[in-house]
Amino acid sequence: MAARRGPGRQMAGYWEFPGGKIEPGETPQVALVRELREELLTDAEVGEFVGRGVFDYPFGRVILDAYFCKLVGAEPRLTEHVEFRWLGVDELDSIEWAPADVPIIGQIRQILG
Ligand SMILES: Nc1nc2c([nH]c(=O)n2[C@H]2C[C@H](O)[C@@H](COP(=O)(O)OP(=O)(O)OP(=O)(O)O)O2)c(=O)[nH]1
Repeated sequence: MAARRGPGRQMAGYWEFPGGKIEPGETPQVALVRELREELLTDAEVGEFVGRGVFDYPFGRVILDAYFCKLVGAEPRLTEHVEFRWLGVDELDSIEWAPADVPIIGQIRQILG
């Protein structure tokens, strides 16, 4: 699932994986479930680690850890993003991913392709 960042924020218009920053005391998995509740209004089961992307943006370094997830419960509804798409492996290049995501797209292609 790819989600497009809305206007007027860092990385506006780029596509990314739903998620967000880990808060103090959280594991990555707990943070991800919380962020998906906030951003998609649905619950998720976090699975295997996919990979890490690191990118130095003008505003700082992003270290992006990606996990496979299964969305459970309600259909996703966007609260922050402007659009989402489910993409097959052969469609991963059809959108403009945030730079930190590019290595992770390669990992997904290797694992699922
Ligand atoms: N969630 C997510 N963030 C990504 C991806 N790729 C990428 O470069 N980022 C960047 C965008 C943000 O600068 C940062 C994640 O921050 P965030 O989603 O918790 O918060 P945000 O910047 O939207 O908003 P704020 O809380 O900083 O105001 O990482 C991605 O695939 N998913």
